[in-house]
Amino acid sequence: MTLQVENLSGGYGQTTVIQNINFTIPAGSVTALIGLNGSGKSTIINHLIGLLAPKTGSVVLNSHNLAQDPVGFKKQIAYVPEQPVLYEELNLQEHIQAMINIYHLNEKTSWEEATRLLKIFRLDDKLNWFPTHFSKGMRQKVMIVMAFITQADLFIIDEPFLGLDVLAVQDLLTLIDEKRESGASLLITTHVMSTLKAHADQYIYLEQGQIVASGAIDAISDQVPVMLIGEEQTNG
Ligand SMILES: Nc1ncnc2c1ncn2[C@@H]1O[C@H](COP(=O)(O)OP(=O)(O)OP(=O)(O)O)[C@@H](O)[C@H]1O
Repeated sequence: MTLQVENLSGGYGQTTVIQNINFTIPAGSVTALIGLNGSGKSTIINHLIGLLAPKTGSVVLNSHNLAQDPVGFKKQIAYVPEQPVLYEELNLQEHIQAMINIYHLNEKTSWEEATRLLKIFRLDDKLNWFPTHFSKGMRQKVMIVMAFITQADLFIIDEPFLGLDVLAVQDLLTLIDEKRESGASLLITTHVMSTLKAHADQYIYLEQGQIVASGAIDAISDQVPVMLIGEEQTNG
């Protein structure tokens, strides 16, 4: 259940954006990927989900190599993008059902879990709502619920805290803890370290597409700009 990223370099077309990226996310742990705008967080994620092909290096999860076995690799991951992607013609219930169908999840237990998560995010009475009626935060919560009902081994979550209110940030942190305790690996990007304090096992700090520091918060905080260490981030 370990994600291993070795010597990963890549980018867009001829342009190399990330270079010599090495890290491991053991099972049952949370890694926070931090860095300023344009430092390469999303580019790393785009390589991990197979949207971009690496120029060098490898990405391996549970012995499934992304380049050699993309289908086997992708079956094990759930991804929550920074910008929610919902189908405007499907209501909330149909979104959950689509997820169950696509991932071949157990119907009964998945709906029980979806109901529990929707209650936590106060969306359980909105099953017949369409995305057009959702606020930005609600859209994000729906994406999180859809990802978290899967039994993925690796959860990749891009900037999950932006747009969530204070209560929802706390709820999401609780759910992140649950996944971590169940043995999943989680990779979460954020601009501010403090939100994940007490929830992340390691931090990876990027500058211009390269890892400048990595490790526990105390070990790297003197190598990271103060504004990234920051205060609790809430953008309700
Ligand atoms: N589609 C693209 N084509 C070419 N270059 C890109 C593309 N997307 C991003 N880049 C470049 O790659 C670099 C890293 O961008 P990336 O989006 O990975 O940063 P980020 O750390 O996720 O930033 P942010 O915090 O703003 O989301 C930037 O220089 C950016 O201009």
